[in-house]
Amino acid sequence: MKILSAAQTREADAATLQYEEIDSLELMERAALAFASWFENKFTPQEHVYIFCGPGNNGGDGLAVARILSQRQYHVKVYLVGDSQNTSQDHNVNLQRLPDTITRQTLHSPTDFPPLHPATCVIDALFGTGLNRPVTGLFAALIDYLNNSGSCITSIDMPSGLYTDSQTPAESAIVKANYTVSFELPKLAFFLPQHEQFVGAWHVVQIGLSPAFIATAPSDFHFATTQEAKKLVKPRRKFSHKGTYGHALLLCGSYGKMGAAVLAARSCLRSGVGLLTMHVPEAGYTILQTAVPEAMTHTDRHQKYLSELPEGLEKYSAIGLGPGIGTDKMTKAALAQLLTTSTSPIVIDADAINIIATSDKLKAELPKHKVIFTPHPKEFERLVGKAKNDYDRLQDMKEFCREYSCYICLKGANTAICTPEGTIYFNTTGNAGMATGGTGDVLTGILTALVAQNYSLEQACLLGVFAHGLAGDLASQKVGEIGMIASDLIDHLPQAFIALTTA
Ligand SMILES: NC(=O)C1=CN([C@@H]2O[C@H](COP(=O)(O)OP(=O)(O)OC[C@H]3O[C@@H](n4cnc5c(N)ncnc54)[C@H](OP(=O)(O)O)[C@@H]3O)[C@@H](O)[C@H]2O)[C@@H](O)CC1
Ligand SMILES: Nc1ncnc2c1ncn2[C@@H]1O[C@H](COP(=O)(O)OP(=O)(O)O)[C@@H](O)[C@H]1O
Ligand SMILES: [K+]
Repeated sequence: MKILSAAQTREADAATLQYEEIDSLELMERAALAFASWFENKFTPQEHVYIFCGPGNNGGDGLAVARILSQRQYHVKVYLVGDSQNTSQDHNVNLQRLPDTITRQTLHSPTDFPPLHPATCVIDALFGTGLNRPVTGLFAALIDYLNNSGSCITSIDMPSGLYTDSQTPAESAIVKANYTVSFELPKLAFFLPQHEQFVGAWHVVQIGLSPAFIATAPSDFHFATTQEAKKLVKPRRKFSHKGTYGHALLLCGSYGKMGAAVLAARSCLRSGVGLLTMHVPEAGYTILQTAVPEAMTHTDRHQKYLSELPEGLEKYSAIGLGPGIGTDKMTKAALAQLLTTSTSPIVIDADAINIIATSDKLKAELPKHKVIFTPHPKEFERLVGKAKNDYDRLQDMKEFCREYSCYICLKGANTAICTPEGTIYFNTTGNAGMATGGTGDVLTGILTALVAQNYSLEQACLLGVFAHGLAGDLASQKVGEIGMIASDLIDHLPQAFIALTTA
């Protein structure tokens, strides 16, 4: 699904009003009802709810929510902030609609701020997507006050003070929400690690914005949905055989890191590949043959490192390399040879990324439209460079992918997949239990398997990263996040693919 900018969200709003022939108040009511339903599922009417409303339509939402929650037996108090001359029309109407039974107070200075307790439920309706400058002055003082109150904060649409789709200036105060409940589509800001402390756990509630507008709106940013991932899966054919599903080659491991090779091999096999050959240093022979009997094992002449390529590279439909290989000179030479001789698509991970990062010559030799890089943030920094903030990092990623006609899966809580055209897809599966050694090696195996089966590189990235995270989510239901290890992901890959192939 697309991610829209703040400006496009306003346009979507206008298109919806026109298409449905409704007025903006009705859309605000829908938004408030959708928010209130989410809120009711989360918080009981025993809670005291303090709603802080800004001057615009975000504040208008807050006022409508106050009315609805009060009807549903919550104890609601409303706090209006700022100049009452500059309020939006829909804000004004919802203020008039507020029943007299609801206490309301205008905050003129910090001395007016109400006492807050950890048990108070704060709803932040100060600013949403209409924020157009840094938050300072009384609003900033209030935001600091809310942030330090220890109360549970739920933001309507956006944490107030956070820009929707561009870097927030350092001087802006920003609400640190526990929950952000946004309308129709998640906002770009939600996917960036630098905003973790502001956005909290985000949820999207539907308000029926025009699907036709969303479908035609241009956007470089997308997020993954289960429905889209399911559409990517190619069903197995009845009369198929192992040759139908490709032959993958994985070059992995070094002395002391043969586990990486085992993890990549096992995940590759669990992702539907027809045949798998492992090329590992000689010391890995017994390990691989014992731990992964389904894979063919080919050994390097070197005992501890990879120093050469296996013969007959052209017979492999995909090659994956990097997990556990180290950065020895001989390994670097073999990698250089691979880049110039291979005609197959290549998934490049871990130390293979580190090797390429140090050499402009190797970068120049990257075959066009044939490479997927899977860096974690540190490897990304080595390969592409250090960015000032997460927005710049996305921009740098687009430029790198365009320059080298490659794909990057920048791994993290919402792995960002970038295509050579500069389109970015954020993954939405996975959990913090996956922050443990070896889970990246599992991803390399999955992607190599999918590319070997003739998925396009883009499809492989989207489906592979989604399935990897889904396996993590299924594993967390069994073993929790704290006790999770990379092998648990492999064990849950079959279930993840079952989930993606059933309606
Ligand atoms: N399509 C949807 O998703 C729907 C969206 N809806 C809701 O509408 C929200 C957007 O509402 P919005 O456009 O009125 O903007 P909003 O966020 O209230 O802020 C603008 C106000 O704040 C002011 N202001 C700005 N920056 C400021 C600052 N730093 N410091 C001080 N003041 C500042 C600005 O003042 P001005 O610039 O005029 O001086 C103006 O008064 C959206 O987030 C969602 O909650 C639903 O109701 C229906 C469907
Ligand atoms: N907090 C998190 N939420 C979701 N996924 C995560 C989180 N932390 C890490 N991951 C995933 O786990 C994997 C870690 O990969 P990586 O850092 O390369 O591990 P390793 O090198 O040990 O194999 C990536 O796919 C990443 O997206
Ligand atoms: K808000």
